Amino acid sequence: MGQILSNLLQIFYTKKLDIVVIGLENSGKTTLLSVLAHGQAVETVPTIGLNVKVFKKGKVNMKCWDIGGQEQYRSEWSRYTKGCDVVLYVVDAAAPQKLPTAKKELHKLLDDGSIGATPLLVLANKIDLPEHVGESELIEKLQLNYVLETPWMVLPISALQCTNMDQVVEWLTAQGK
Ligand SMILES: Nc1nc2c(ncn2[C@@H]2O[C@H](COP(=O)(O)OP(=O)(O)OP(=O)(O)O)[C@@H](O)[C@H]2O)c(=O)[nH]1
Ligand SMILES: [Mg+2]
Repeated sequence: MGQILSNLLQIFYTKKLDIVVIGLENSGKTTLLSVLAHGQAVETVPTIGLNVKVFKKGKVNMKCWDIGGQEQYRSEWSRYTKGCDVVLYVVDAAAPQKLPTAKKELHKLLDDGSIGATPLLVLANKIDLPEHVGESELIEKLQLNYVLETPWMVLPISALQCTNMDQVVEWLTAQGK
């Protein structure tokens, strides 16, 4: 009886979160999810199409769609952002030459309503590399200050070095419902 009650309580108190992870190729999406799910980075290959990863943090079951960032997959991003609970937009903060494209692709989704009021966490990845852009420069380069409908936040991270992963998890678990 105790076990049944405990199982019921578990079901009752477990929340779930559908997470879509997008961003240009090589920005570190698959690495990030490997760290979140398994606690360590693994060697990756460019994602073909998409991968789904499921893991639990605290009381929240997280289902993550890790979508390829190469050009041929970007038109698929909006199909997934439309139905999810949160969007993670991963940017290679150590590749400033890619920021105009990262901005263009993000604003396409913001402008056509594919993200809408869904919470958006912009992850400035690869801050372990010496030449990375800072948070305020990234906000300016991605023109986030003009984004009003979508609640957004920027978090500098290094997926490879597991830097600020606890803050990513904290933000995600706070969004669980
Ligand atoms: N220095 C550094 N390298 C990183 C970091 N995160 C990922 N990388 C490296 O960046 C490369 C690309 O990482 P992936 O996770 O495969 O990138 P992705 O965004 O999934 O790429 P696509 O699947 O092609 O869209 C790999 O060599 C990773 O080891 C980081 O925080 N710092
Ligand atoms: Mg990938």
